[in-house]
Amino acid sequence: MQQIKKPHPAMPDSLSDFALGKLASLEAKNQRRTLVDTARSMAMALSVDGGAPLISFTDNDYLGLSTHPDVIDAAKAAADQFGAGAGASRLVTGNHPLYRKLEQKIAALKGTEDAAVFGSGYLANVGIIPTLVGKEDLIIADELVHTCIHAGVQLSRATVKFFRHNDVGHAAELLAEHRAAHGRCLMVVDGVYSMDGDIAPLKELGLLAQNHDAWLLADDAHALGTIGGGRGSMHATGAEGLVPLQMGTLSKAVGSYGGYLAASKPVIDLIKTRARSFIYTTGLPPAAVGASLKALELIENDQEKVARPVKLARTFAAALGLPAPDTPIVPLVIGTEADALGASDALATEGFKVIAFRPPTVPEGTSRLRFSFSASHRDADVDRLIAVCKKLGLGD
Ligand SMILES: Cc1ncc(COP(=O)(O)O)c(C=O)c1O
Repeated sequence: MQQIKKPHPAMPDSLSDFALGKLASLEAKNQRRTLVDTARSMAMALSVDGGAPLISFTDNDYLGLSTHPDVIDAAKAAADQFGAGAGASRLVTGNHPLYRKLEQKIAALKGTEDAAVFGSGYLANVGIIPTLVGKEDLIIADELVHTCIHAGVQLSRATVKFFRHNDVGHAAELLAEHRAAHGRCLMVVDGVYSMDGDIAPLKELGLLAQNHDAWLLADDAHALGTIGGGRGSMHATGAEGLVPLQMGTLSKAVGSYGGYLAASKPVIDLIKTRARSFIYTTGLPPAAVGASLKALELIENDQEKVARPVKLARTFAAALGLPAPDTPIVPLVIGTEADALGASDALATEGFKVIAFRPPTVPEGTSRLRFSFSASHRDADVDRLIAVCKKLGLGD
């Protein structure tokens, strides 16, 4: 019989000591994060750690499609037909036939020649950016772009200059100063900023980019399915033809999982040939692709549903004296981490889940509640949220 080896004798554990020290310093700043079990069900109700159901005003399921029966059925049918997993990278044997249909649907919705579907939005950005620019090139980016854009920028090794949030004049100054010294140039923004809920001025930025032979990439993670009749930020801002790179995710309004780039055919062909996070990773499970396909069909065909999240966000903001939002996201900046956590806890006591976002997700001193609205919220849910916020002294 084989002898079972004893575990190694205890060693000085500098690794765990490092982790403990780091966690303690984050804890002291109220910046430690913890995972809780969250069981989501229909109509934005969720249970945290098995507790009483809360109404969620915090997730990105803007249309409630993650629990839509037709979307769930489509996921089941895809799994039945093609299996639970893709089995390999798309360039090996993981490219099940639903991918092609999904890419065609995304390209049609976005008004582009073609599209590439990635494993996630994060993977899309870390793949697209280094494929298009390198060491000799320039990236001009909004200072508030999502963290996965920062990761893509770093991987590209291009020179990067950040402009003040949504400040087209500052972007122009940076281009005037730096563009000539570099080969290719990428301008990168979020179509909708997830922590502030505002929209990038894509028309102005697109024209500026064109004048400097720069390529504009808009991350539409929070824009697909929510603005521009569901087609995203380029259509919402009248910037058709000015955004050659429309990137986004299938995990928010689409209610499934995956990321995409919609662009011209040559660009998509290049991405599929060169983007490392497209090539060297397993394809999405067929269920996720099947669910996305069905969800996009629902988005195309139900404009009332698409318009509802912004409508509810506006009702809420007006009642609390907050600026009128153009997206389903309403930020309420509180200030310190502790105060934001306290406000989030107070809302939970009243039956609402609204996460407190803290640094480094948002800038220091701007910890906030981020309210996100979904087509699945009932009018009565929003009315009660308004009443509770007023009672707690939030807003106004
Ligand atoms: C603006 C933005 N871009 C990209 C992502 C990443 O997308 P995914 O969740 O599909 O990785 C997110 C959120 O997760 C996001 O908010």
